Amino acid sequence: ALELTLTPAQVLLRSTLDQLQEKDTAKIFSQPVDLSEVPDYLEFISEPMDFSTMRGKLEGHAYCSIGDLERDFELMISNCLKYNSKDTLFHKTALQLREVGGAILRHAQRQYQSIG
Ligand SMILES: CC(=O)c1c[nH]c2ccccc12
Repeated sequence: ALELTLTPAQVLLRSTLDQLQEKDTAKIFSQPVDLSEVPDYLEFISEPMDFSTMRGKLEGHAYCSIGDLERDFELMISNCLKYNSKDTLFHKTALQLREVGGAILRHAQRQYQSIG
């Protein structure tokens, strides 16, 4: 049967993802990097990651903790820092999102522990 109930943990995971994505105001992380636009991307990046992929994993119950979500968030950021050189807006945006996202994830972790 279709599962309509969300556990408090799933609600918190989804809310954390929403908060992280909200900070990506330029929406550079919304979708996977378009490999037809960037044909050499996979020469540098072995595991692409983006918010739409993370949302699919979350809805598919692939994340069982804030740490699981944090690992894919960090992967997405580090891919961007690796592919885009320091003097690009993408690189600078990724550094900022890593800072802001870190605070969101620390707060979510505390909440996650409190819901048991
Ligand atoms: C997040 C990221 O690295 C990118 C997001 N959109 C892009 C377009 C060309 C190259 C890289 C990107």
